[in-house]
Amino acid sequence: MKDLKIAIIGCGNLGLSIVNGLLDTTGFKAQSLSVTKRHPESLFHLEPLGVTVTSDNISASKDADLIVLGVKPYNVPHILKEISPVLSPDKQTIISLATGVTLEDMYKHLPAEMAVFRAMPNIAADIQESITCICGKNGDASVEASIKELFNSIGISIVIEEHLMEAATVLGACGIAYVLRFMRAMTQGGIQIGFDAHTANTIVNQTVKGAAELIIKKGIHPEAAIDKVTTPKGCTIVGLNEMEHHGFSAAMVKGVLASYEKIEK
Ligand SMILES: NC(=O)C1=CN([C@@H]2O[C@H](COP(=O)(O)OP(=O)(O)OC[C@H]3O[C@@H](n4cnc5c(N)ncnc54)[C@H](O)[C@@H]3O)[C@@H](O)[C@H]2O)C=CC1
Ligand SMILES: O=C(O)[C@@H]1CCC=N1
Repeated sequence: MKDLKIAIIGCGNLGLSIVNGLLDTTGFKAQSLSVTKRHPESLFHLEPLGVTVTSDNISASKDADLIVLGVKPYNVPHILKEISPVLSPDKQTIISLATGVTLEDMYKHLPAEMAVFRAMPNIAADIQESITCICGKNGDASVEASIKELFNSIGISIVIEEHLMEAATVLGACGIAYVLRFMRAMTQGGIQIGFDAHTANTIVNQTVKGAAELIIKKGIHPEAAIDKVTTPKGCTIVGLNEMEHHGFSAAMVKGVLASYEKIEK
């Protein structure tokens, strides 16, 4: 991956998170990265670091080994039509980040033999803590290895079947927003019971980080860890049960389903 040229076509919120994560990767050469945006001024801070910043999708795509599409889903067909005349299908790989745009959709604008992938990271790519779900077609082992290496450098990645990509979008990419909303709500509760906002935030942030790392590092189920906190007749179980009476778990499941149904429409 370190010898490959990467172009990010449409470098917005997610694209820039990926760029930040890549630039912090040991051995990653900023000179191997090109990013595009219709109005690229907000990316000019990347130029002194060695990244090529342009609004020219064709020039960025022509020389890249991996072409990452970071545009909104409805812009994907237009971008593929724009860049397809300069693509070398035997040498280059397309990786789309777009929600709900299938491999079949993309092949309508691309040669059938071209390696085309979908990847679903999240904005924690910024600090190399993304989970990225990947699926693709026509990539040989070395192409697949390069793509895994790319996304592993900004977190962890798993290869999944394409029919699960929308579910991956909801759980991994939307999921970060669900967790952040939960954190905000917990902070609001903390303020109501006496903390100033900054202190409440500090406590909530570290508590959430600790909870996540505990179950990741120990490999345990969340409920097993919850059992260790809920003293019989104690205050934790009272709080948890009150949350459930107000539909906490049901709200989360319904939210996940609503996001999923929105993509599937
Ligand atoms: N934001 C997120 O957390 C996630 C987003 N996605 C997917 O990633 C894609 C990008 O999402 P965001 O970064 O949130 O959107 P965004 O709107 O922030 O970024 C898209 C960028 O593409 C640029 N663009 C539009 N047309 C262009 C063109 N013709 N040439 C060059 N650049 C062009 C826009 O100026 C914009 O900067 C979407 O398809 C979305 O479904 C997937 C997972 C997570
Ligand atoms: O909200 C969205 O549609 C995009 C896809 C996943 C995260 N953001």
